[in-house]
Amino acid sequence: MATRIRPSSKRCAVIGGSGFLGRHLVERLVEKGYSVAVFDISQRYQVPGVTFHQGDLCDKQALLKVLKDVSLVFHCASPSPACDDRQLFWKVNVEGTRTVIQACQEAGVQKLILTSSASVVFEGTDIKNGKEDLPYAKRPIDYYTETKIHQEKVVLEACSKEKDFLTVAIRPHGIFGPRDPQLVPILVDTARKGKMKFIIGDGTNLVDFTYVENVVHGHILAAEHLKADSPLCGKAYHITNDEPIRFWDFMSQVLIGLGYDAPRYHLPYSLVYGIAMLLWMITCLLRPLVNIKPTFTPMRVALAGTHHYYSCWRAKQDMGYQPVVKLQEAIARTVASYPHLRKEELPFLGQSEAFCISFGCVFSEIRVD
Ligand SMILES: NC(=O)C1=CN([C@@H]2O[C@H](COP(=O)(O)OP(=O)(O)OC[C@H]3O[C@@H](n4cnc5c(N)ncnc54)[C@H](OP(=O)(O)O)[C@@H]3O)[C@@H](O)[C@H]2O)C=CC1
Ligand SMILES: CC(C)=CCC[C@@H](C)[C@H]1CC[C@H]2C3=C(CC[C@]12C)[C@@]1(C)CCC(=O)C[C@@H]1CC3
Repeated sequence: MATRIRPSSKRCAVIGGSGFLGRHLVERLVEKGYSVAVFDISQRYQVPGVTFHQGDLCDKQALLKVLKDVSLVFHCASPSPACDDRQLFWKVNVEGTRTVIQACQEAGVQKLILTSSASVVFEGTDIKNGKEDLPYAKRPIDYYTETKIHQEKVVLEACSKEKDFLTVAIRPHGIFGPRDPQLVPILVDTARKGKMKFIIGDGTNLVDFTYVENVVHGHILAAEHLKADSPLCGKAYHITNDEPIRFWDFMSQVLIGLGYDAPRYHLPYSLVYGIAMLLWMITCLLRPLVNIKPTFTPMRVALAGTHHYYSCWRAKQDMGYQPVVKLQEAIARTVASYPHLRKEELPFLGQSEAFCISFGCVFSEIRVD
């Protein structure tokens, strides 16, 4: 019988390696001496020493070609939460993840590290210092979260020492950093539309925002500590910055850093949540006719108006995790990385000219077209 030669433990594949987190992970793996193959539906960059394979993770044959001489796989691909397409989330996050597991097992991959999400336990109500043993959300707040729950279960259940196939799930929360296509761009877009004037609720709700390099560090530690005799097998781990911050302080620091005003006026949480629910139902009803993407979804309002921060004690204990970049440094680096999103300054004007321009802007806002 021919014995399969085990590929080097430093040969890995990153599914979703063209995305925001995936690309940071690839760059760090290369720095650490790993040889990396990227598998993604899109190719957005090139890095010397990294091979790119464009394909859909629902296609097992395409995956098998890439995974055949790899011992370690990171799976951080997902459709964007903003697409709100239930069928696509099921196809990619649940069915596609089953295909990834089958392909890994057939190809003889030994370790699979899934990027899950701390939101798998979030139901839209406060979570303070949540541990990994909180139950999965019974009523997940959106389709994306619903499928992230199923995805995590499928991956953790596949962990088998007998089959020499070990799995672990990393649950990050509120990832931010350079090149993030979501958090800062959505924030700036909302500010530019003049909609960032309001604080939802009393503004004291604490939230985890996690710098992307810390999330990458958590993934690599998990890969390096995942062994048949380690406690990591088949378990989920929160990876955060371990510095919960008021949601609205974080938003304000990023906005002010980029030259925009911080929100000032308070709106009751239940009122905004109710309006977001109503808008969401209307968009669902109208979907066959027109595809509207509201800024204020119930999930976003819940994220903006409740406490949701998590303990990463388990990751500290089992894999020696500690954040490598502190929150204030992370915010400063992130702000500096978006020069193109800075508010454009008015050229130097006399007081009366500046007043006329400001007045004109206010007036144009109340114009009826
Ligand atoms: N960003 C955050 O705050 C958080 C993210 N996560 C999780 O982290 C992971 C990475 O997120 P992030 O980097 O922000 O997301 P991105 O959208 O930036 O990256 C995901 C990548 O996966 C690709 N992809 C989508 N569908 C497929 C498919 N069928 N086959 C192959 N590749 C595919 C995407 O391509 P394309 O862009 O063309 O669709 C994209 O390149 C996700 O699993 C997400 O659920 C968890 C918690 C928080
Ligand atoms: C902590 C965590 C899980 C963050 C996830 C990132 C996004 C969900 C947020 C990034 C920008 C946020 C944002 C809002 C909601 C949550 C985000 C999309 C609002 C739409 C909330 C309501 C407002 O007043 C405007 C906000 C713009 C920015």
